[in-house]
Amino acid sequence: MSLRTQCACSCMLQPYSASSSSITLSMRATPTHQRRARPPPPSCLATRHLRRRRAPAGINRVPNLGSAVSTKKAGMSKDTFINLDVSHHRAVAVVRLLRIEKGKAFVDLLNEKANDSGDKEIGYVQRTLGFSTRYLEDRDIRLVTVIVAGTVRWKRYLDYLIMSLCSEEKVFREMEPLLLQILRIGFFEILKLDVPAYAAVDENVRLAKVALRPGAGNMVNAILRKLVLLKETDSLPLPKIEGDDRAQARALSIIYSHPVWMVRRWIRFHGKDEALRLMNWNNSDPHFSLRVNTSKGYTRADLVKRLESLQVHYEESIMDEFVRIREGMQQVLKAGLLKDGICAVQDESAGLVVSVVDPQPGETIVDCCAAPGGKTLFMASRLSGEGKIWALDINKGRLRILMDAAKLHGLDDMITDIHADLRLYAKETTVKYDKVLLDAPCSGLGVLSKRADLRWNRQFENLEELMCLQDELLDSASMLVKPGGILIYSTCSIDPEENEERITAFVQRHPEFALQSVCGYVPREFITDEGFYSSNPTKHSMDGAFAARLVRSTH
Ligand SMILES: C[S@@+](CC[C@H](N)C(=O)[O-])C[C@H]1O[C@@H](n2cnc3c(N)ncnc32)[C@H](O)[C@@H]1O
Repeated sequence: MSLRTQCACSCMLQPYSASSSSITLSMRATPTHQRRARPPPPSCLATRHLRRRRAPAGINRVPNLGSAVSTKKAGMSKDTFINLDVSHHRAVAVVRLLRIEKGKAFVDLLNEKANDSGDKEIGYVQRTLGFSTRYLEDRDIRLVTVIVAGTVRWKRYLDYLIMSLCSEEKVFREMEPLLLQILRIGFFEILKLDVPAYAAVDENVRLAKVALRPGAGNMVNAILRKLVLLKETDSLPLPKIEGDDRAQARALSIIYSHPVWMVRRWIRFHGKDEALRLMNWNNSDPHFSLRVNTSKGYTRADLVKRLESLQVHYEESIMDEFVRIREGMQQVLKAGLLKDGICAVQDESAGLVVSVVDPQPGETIVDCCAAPGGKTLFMASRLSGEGKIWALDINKGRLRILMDAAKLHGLDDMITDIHADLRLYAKETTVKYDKVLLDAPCSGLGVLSKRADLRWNRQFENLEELMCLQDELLDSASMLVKPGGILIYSTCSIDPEENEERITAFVQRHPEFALQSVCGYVPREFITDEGFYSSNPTKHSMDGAFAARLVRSTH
């Protein structure tokens, strides 16, 4: 958006501040006849009824619309009130954060405007907060993504500081959810985004006033100002790393904003230095990788050409079909590169699992936990039109996504879906396959940089349950391997108990299977001493993943 521009509601906007797309309307700036020239979009008009709407759970009261702009002045219909006095990206971000906290949304780091959920989000903001926002600009969408992902990642650290700055702990414990989210956003902007203090304070105070009440704005003002002062004098309160292991892990869990059990586990398995590196990696902004769809005849050079024409910076990858991008996903989405099946978003760590499978033309392969299908499609494209893949998954909706993607990539002829629980399917079928891939459900501890909310959704108990399931699924998958065939077990975890230990236990239960080194299938730096494939975020700058190749005896 240009610095001085016209919003969809025909009102002249003041310039953006460097750090914020917050807008304050200057009604004086545009003569009435000009403002009348363009009708408001439906989203604005649709707010007419909102003032009488009841606030949903989590929002304490109907918002104060005192600062709303009467659109009568702007040439709109009489009763329409549009609040254009808060920054849109913060309004959308705060609602998304509330929804994430209630488990009703995910932190989607890939921008969603392309599939219309950007518009849905705005509708939700309007219904929830009771004020209208215009359609989000690309820049706003990027800010929503940055703020939501960052605020979720740094939640523990931010809450520690917010609690320290409240007059008493009780004030923090009993804080209404919306107010807490606004404070988290303000703290994140000031501490991690380096948004100028005056802008972050002003904008979040305004948001609290509009979305809650003037008193809430005063409280946000007082706490954020305290924070600014502490930051300027370099005296932010932080826990000391001292005491026994547990106490140290607790302090680190606040400073690096991770659950205590994860910190303790990583220190135990990887040592303190590596644990700190891992947490730093998880807190950094992720890059994304794109895999070109060779099955439609595209090459990496074609993809690179398209990225160059979109002015999206890329880095080449160790894998022939991949490129990496740090920014520019919106341009990629808008240009239709995904929608047209030219490429797919896939991390190279997942691509290397396919290299471990090493699909060969003519083979029959069953992908036992296939959905949403990233590996299925890549395997199918490597079959060069000869061979067949069966994509099995317990989740029907995710299987549908897989088959839609297969159609988009021109691979549906080569893929057959099976909607089943692998444990039942393996007992019932007599069919055996050349290769069986079990990409098992796992903790996802290798992908925490891309899934900002995942660290808070995982408990230690989940790990124990997952390991039981992984053993059961391994036993079932092994029944589908033909004599002399190959079983590949993979996860997107870096946890030895979900990886190496599952394979050690499996080989003890199944002497008919022998471990085969992945040597020759993936580059040397990804091969462990035992012959497993392992990608490590801090070492390889990609997601963490694991795979083992097991060969079944011929009799
Ligand atoms: C890690 S995801 C698979 C990701 C997929 N391989 C890809 O690359 O896009 C694990 C999948 O296992 C499926 N799953 C979990 N339990 C299952 C079971 N008992 N039988 C079949 N599929 C199962 C889940 O529905 C989920 O889609």
